This record gives sequence, C-alpha cells and structure tokens, in this order.
Amino acid sequence: MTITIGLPSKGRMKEDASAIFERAGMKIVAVGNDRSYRGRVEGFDDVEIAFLSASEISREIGNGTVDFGVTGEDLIREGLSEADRRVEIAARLGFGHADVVVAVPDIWLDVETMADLGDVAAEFRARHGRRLAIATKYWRLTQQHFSSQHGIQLYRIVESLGATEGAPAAGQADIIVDITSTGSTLKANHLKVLSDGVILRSEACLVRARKPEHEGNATVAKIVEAVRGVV
Ligand SMILES: Nc1ncnc2c1ncn2[C@@H]1O[C@H](COP(=O)(O)OP(=O)(O)OP(=O)(O)O)[C@@H](O)[C@H]1O
Ligand SMILES: O=P(O)(O)OC[C@H]1O[C@H](OP(=O)(O)OP(=O)(O)O)[C@H](O)[C@@H]1O
Repeated sequence: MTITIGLPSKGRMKEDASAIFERAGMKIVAVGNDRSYRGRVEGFDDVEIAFLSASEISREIGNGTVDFGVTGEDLIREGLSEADRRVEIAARLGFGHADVVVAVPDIWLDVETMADLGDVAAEFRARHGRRLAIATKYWRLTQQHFSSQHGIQLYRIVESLGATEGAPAAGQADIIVDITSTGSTLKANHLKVLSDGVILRSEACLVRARKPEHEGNATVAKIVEAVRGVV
C-alpha cells in the first residue's frame, strides 16, 4: 500500500513542514521538476508526497485521499465535522502557532467576557433592530463556541475572507472571530480579545486520516515515530 503525505505547497507552513521531515530522516525530493506537485521520500519507496495548500490538506485528510498531512489544527477543526472521529493528531509540530479568538471593539468597556457578550447579543435587537453581526471565516468554530459552549444564539455570521479585523470599523460587522499570532493586527484595528475568548490555540500538526488499513502498517508507524522523535 502506498502512503500519501500532504505537505503545504505554499504559504507560511511550507518550509517548516519540509524541514521537520528532513530532520526526521525523511528527505523529500520533488518528482520531475521544481514546479511538480508530487514528491517522494528518499529511502521510503512506498511513500508519496502530494503538495497542496494548507486548507486542501485538511479536506483531503478528512475524505481519506491522503493518509497524513501537515496543516493547522484550526483548518482541521474548521474544515471537518466530527474531526476527532475522522482524524488523529499524531504530533504537534511546534510552528504555525496562532489563536482563533473572539475580539470586540476596545471601546466596548463593559464587555470583557463571553457572558458580557451574551448580554449584549440579547439586548442588541431591541436596541438596534438587528442581530449582533460576527465577521469570520471560521463558521464552524464560531457556532460551536457561541451556541454550544456559551449558549449564545442571537447573532449572525457575516462571511469574511480577508481583512476581517477591518470589518467592525467598516460597519460590516460588530465583532470578529479570527486568528491572531502577535496581536498587532487586532491592536491596529482597536480590537481586544475577550478573557475567555480564545476558541482554539492552533499550531501546525502531523494529522493522520483514521483508516482501518493503517492498523498494523509498518510504514504508518514508522512515519509517526520518526516525526515524534524530532518535535
Ligand atoms: N499570523 C497568522 N495568520 C494566519 N494564519 C496563521 C498565522 N500564523 C499561523 N497561521 C496558520 O497558518 C495556516 C494557514 O497557512 P497559510 O496562510 O500559509 O495557508 P494558505 O496557503 O493561505 O492556505 P489556503 O490558500 O488554503 O488558505 C493556518 O493553520 C493558520 O492557523
Ligand atoms: O496577530 P498578528 O501577528 O497581527 O497576525 C494576524 C493576522 O495575520 C493573518 O493575516 P495575513 O496578513 O498573514 O494574511 P492571510 O490572512 O491572508 O494569511 C491573519 O489573518 C490576521 O489578520
């Protein structure tokens, strides 16, 4: 059986993901020329590499098209329903750290917690004649955090595919759910994170699709062991 590993073909995780495999004794070589989206691993004849974007990797692990992948935990939990049933986080890789957070305008002085935000959401319609609007690309994580975890139902999600932090000032939304690493983008846009507003502390992970045929497969075990040995 050939084991396929999805690695980022571009973006912020690309270099670090390949470097981890190299440190683990699995040197990746491109098949064909440099622009090829296929690779192999020196010394592992039954392993192939598929170079994909970070969000494609999460999707392909979810549907089992690749056996392993390196991607952010945020993309796994946002992209896949019942993620823990479908995939296993085999190793946390120590790079690509970012938190998915709930942030509100600095000037909302009375709003520090999700409970405060729940009160605001409840009053919002009476005061403004509409629901609290949340700009985000993290639909699933937002719904889980607001509805399931904090019992807040009165809100509406405004899809944002970029420059999410600008949405409140632009009048497109009231608050945001987005990723932050240094916090400088939030600060520049006069937003603050609620004290219990960290939805997920994400980092790059080696993720395995849960497949029955992995049971007892020596190559699968070797890949996990090799990567765990260097993180
Ligand atoms: N400052 C940051 N901003 C955004 N994402 C970050 C940051 N730091 C780490 N990440 C992580 O990087 C991953 C996304 O990587 P990247 O932006 O390179 O993907 P991408 O190539 O844009 O993928 P796609 O095109 O599929 O969206 C996510 O898992 C995210 O959590
Ligand atoms: O907390 P900070 O260090 O300020 O980082 C957070 C910002 O970085 C990312 O955007 P980026 O400009 O990298 O573009 P992207 O969303 O297209 O990846 C992310 O979407 C945030 O806006």
